[in-house]
Amino acid sequence: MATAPSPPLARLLDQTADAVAAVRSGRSLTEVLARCPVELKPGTQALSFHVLRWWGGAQAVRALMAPKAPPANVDALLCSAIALLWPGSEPPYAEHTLVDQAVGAARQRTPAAANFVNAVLRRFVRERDALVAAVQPQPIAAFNHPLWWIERIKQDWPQHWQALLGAANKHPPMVLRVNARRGTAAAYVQRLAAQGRGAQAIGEQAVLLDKPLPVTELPGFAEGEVSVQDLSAQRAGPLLLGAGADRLSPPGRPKGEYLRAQPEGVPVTARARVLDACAAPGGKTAQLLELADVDLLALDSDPLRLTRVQETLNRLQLKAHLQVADAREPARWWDGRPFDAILLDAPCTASGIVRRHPDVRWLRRPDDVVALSRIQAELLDALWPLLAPGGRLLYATCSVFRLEGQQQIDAFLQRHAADKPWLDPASPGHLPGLPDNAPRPGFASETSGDGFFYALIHKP
Ligand SMILES: C[S@@+](CC[C@H](N)C(=O)[O-])C[C@H]1O[C@@H](n2cnc3c(N)ncnc32)[C@H](O)[C@@H]1O
Repeated sequence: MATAPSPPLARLLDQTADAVAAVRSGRSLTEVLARCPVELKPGTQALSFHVLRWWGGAQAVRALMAPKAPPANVDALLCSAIALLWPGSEPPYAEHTLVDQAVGAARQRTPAAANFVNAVLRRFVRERDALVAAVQPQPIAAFNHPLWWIERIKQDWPQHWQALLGAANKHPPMVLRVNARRGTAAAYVQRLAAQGRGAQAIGEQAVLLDKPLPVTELPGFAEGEVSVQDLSAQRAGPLLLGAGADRLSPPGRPKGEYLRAQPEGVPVTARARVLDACAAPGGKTAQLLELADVDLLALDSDPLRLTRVQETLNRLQLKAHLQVADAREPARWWDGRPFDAILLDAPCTASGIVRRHPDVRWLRRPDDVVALSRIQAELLDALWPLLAPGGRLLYATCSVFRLEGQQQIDAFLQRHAADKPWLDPASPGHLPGLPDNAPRPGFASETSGDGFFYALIHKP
């Protein structure tokens, strides 16, 4: 079969510059890419991801070389090209090709700017090391995150802030979750090996691929045998259900640690009533249903996102009750029967998954952290009374900010002290996305799970 010719690089650069400019004006990259012409989408996505990871440095260098900023559409193109030429960033194209094509794209956009773009880019290539060194004292250039974000990470992680910011700029690994009803990670690794693909089993259900690949090429994906889900996200199901909590525990860890990883109390039994309060797009809903025959209600306030939960369940041949609702208003949706277990995978800044969504750091504003932490507290307060005595609530966020993690839970435990809620010692707490959080000692830090926070709270 003949393969389609690749689109010209100048067109991809043009799309990338527009995509990055849209992110800077407050639109998410996912939304922007959804409107990208289909033949340009994969290339634009790859280049935009790269550019957003090096955007802080690129802007600082452009400001150094050309203190008077060119018109916004030229600036977006110029800074995108600088980011793609950044040293040590594994440039996706040879530098002369990039410069020529960026100048071609500039000529199409604003003919008068082509000479300027040409001069700036050629000087950057010539004096690259000196120019890059000159902007390193600026934190935004050195760490490629907004200053407020750097300050917050520094305050929350005084020992590890640099490693955390560095890890956020790395490429994430692709991790699969094998459907526990249909197979094991070890067996799936063998199937991949038969196709010549390298992968490693992590525990019973997780598979770490040596190289990412499109889901359409994963054996059994369409048939529901496997899903894509990060290692940290895969901890939700075993933690909440309390059974098989060892499935994802790394082998080779000391026995005591292994046992402590088991949540306390009675495991959630078949037909238990479980609420997944913020369910879409359904990764954790599906995992819960793969692990146990529970009676699950999946809520989400976003009707469009909830349709994705149904699509996922259809593919995996699983069943749940789905309802569009604001989980903070149980009077509108709750039938009055208490839940045995509640998963609250709350809306958050997504500061733990920046390596998968490099636009997030540039989209968020400092006020968002406070606003989202308020919503998380409202959700916790609204859902706690719905939990049966002896029940358990798992609070999760894909954030590394303490305000959305440990501080949120400390405040919750104080507010509800009269009910004597207790934090399970098996609660992982913050999983900061560092080498410690890699699947096994000795694994490269790039294989670590996303930044997450989990607290498992019991109701006496
Ligand atoms: C972090 S995502 C959940 C991810 C999901 N648990 C998974 O594993 O695929 C948070 C979800 O909460 C939903 N949400 C936000 N505020 C909500 C609310 N007040 N009530 C219910 N859902 C809400 C969002 O629409 C979003 O889909």
